[in-house]
Amino acid sequence: MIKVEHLNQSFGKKTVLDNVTIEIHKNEICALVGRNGAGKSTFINSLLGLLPVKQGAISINGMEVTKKNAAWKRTIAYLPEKFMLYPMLTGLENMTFFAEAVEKAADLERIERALRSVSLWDDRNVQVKSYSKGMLQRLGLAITLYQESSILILDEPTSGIDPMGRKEILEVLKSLHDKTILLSSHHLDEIRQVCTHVAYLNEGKMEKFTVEEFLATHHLGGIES
Ligand SMILES: Nc1ncnc2c1ncn2[C@@H]1O[C@H](COP(=O)(O)OP(=O)(O)OP(=O)(O)O)[C@@H](O)[C@H]1O
Repeated sequence: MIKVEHLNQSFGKKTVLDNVTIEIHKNEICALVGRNGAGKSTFINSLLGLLPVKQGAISINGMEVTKKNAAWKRTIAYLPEKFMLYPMLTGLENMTFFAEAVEKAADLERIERALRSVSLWDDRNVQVKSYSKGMLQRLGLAITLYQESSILILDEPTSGIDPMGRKEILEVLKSLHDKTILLSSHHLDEIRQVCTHVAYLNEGKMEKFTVEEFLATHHLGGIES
């Protein structure tokens, strides 16, 4: 579970997050929505411990996000909007490389599980330079899933991907169980298809809705239908 209480973040005189309080629970897929510049990255960076929390508190699975205590880091995985893969390496080699960056030895069973979950097992021995954008994104997702963290933070996971590729990613997200997922999105159709909730950020304030509640209101800033 993600729990944020009275979080304030500002840059100079500009308040970006103003007394934000929200909880995101297990088995929820919560879309993080707001106009460009609303503070979505600031919120995500706060959750990941990349921006120090000076006012307010964040806890991840009951563990406070602080620099001193790093145990919470093992329970949260993050897929940035843009990430680097090695084009000359195969999908499997890329996965192994990233697995070995976090652990001494890559766990081949977990690699297989992650690649199968994104339907890339059959393409594991293909060089990544021949992957489509959708396949690249699914490989990024597999690298994120490898850690088997209970909390996933996904930054615009379908950005720049064609409708078919997007559908495949959404299918992967729908197939995940017992996770707490926060994904930033500008697409109303994908929010409708996979999300249970919406965290709407507007002028520093954050409100949480069920998707149905959100669709019934006029809070459509930062959204494409
Ligand atoms: N390091 C920083 N220094 C100063 N201002 C910043 C910094 N990071 C973000 N900001 C400002 O904070 C506000 C929120 O930025 P943020 O990147 O969190 O928004 P966002 O919702 O993620 O935007 P986008 O949808 O364009 O990615 C913006 O006005 C931005 O210019």
